[in-house]
Amino acid sequence: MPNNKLERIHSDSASTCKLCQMEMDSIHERLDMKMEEIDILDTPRRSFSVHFPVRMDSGKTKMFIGHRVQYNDARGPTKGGIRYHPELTVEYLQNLAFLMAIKCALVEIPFGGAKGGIVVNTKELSRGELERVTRAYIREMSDYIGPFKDIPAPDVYTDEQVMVWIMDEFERIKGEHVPSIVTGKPLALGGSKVRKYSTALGGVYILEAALNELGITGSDIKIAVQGFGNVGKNAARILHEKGYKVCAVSDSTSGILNEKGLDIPAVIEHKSRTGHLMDFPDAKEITNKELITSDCTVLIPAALSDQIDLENANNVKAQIILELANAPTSSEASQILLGRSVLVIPDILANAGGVVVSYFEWIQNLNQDYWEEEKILEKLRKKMMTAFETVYPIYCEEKCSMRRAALQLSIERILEAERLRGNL
Ligand SMILES: NC(=O)C1=CN([C@@H]2O[C@H](COP(=O)(O)OP(=O)(O)OC[C@H]3O[C@@H](n4cnc5c(N)ncnc54)[C@H](O)[C@@H]3O)[C@@H](O)[C@H]2O)C=CC1
Ligand SMILES: O=C(O)CCC(=O)C(=O)O
Repeated sequence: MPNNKLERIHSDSASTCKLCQMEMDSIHERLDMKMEEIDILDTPRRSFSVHFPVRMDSGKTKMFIGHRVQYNDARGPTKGGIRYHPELTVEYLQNLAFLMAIKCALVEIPFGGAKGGIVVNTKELSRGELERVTRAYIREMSDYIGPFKDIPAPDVYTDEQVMVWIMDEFERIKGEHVPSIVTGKPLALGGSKVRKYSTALGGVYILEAALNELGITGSDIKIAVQGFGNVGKNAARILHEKGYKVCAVSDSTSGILNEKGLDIPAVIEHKSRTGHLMDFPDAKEITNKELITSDCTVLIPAALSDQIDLENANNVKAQIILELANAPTSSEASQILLGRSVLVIPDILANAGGVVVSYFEWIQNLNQDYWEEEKILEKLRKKMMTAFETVYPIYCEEKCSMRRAALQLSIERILEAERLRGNL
């Protein structure tokens, strides 16, 4: 193992978020972190993969691979989404699980970080196959998850129905009702009001605070949203309802643009009727790449990682990037954007509204006491604004990226928990 701090950080054995490597390097120096502190943050506590057979509709059996990474649990049980994607790897999930630990610390909820999923293209599965794959994965995982161990939630290509299958399979195995095993459930089965749109709404609270700080006002604010799933669609809807001009949106196949602003309810209706954004009347078709560099005030990546990179960072026209996706901006692109004074509101702050309301759902399940929408909205706003108001002054005073300011704050909190436990 290399003995120099930076060498160690850049070596293959270091797993701490390669997604924000440059910020991490500067935090190690800024906090004058000891090697043992770097090591504890660099190391996922548990990372595992399971292989399991599933009977397909054809009658043939197919093997699937599922993963789960429980990155750090110093502050509480690990928490994080389940993603179904054909290119999922343990290494990548380690990065996302690290971000979950950081995110939970940032908004001060008593969880560590996890992330998991199955290597699968859901578009190639029937509904029955999707259910059998999910249930088989949970059978393999049931000893390692639990309301006080590790609590899954939705992520890319998983939804409320998948969460119900996770809960139901876990309850069958345990022989009792355990709604707090998973969050993001439908209301009828212990879900929380607001959770469906909480990631988007939390991001909108933060965006409005940032617009206010930067003195950007008026009806000319143009917004582009990449991704039209749970997060992107709700962000576009909420912003449209608030009177902002949402000029461009996209999904995995294509995008649409109207510089005067899209009629978002009509776009939502079109997408749910046709299954795509293409052929929406009164809009020009654009690619996902064109959306990133389109003429807008606020760019909202709400799909996958690494959409803003070395190639396009110099051509981004937005003044603010609100990262509702996890890790949509590469580390190198973040530096370019910082140099160009584009405000990047990092994922760990911008999209934390999802896990905040997941935390509220978990509390409601444990207490069997369900809250009204107003109470949840108020508590969500408070959590998001407290985080923004703590991060923003550090960002201004230290003239660093907002990501570095947020990471620094969370790392101090995680290390304090490790210290109190006697691990440091
Ligand atoms: N669901 C949640 O509560 C949270 C989600 N996130 C993050 O938000 C992002 C989106 O998640 P969800 O909306 O839940 O997923 P989703 O599965 O509901 O939607 C994903 C969307 O991305 C689009 N997409 C897929 N590949 C794409 C590509 N190559 N280019 C452009 N668009 C593409 C899909 O067409 C779909 O519209 C992910 O990065 C996720 O990790 C973060 C925090 C919480
Ligand atoms: O709601 C949760 O528990 C986790 C959501 C998630 O996976 C994320 O914030 O990236």
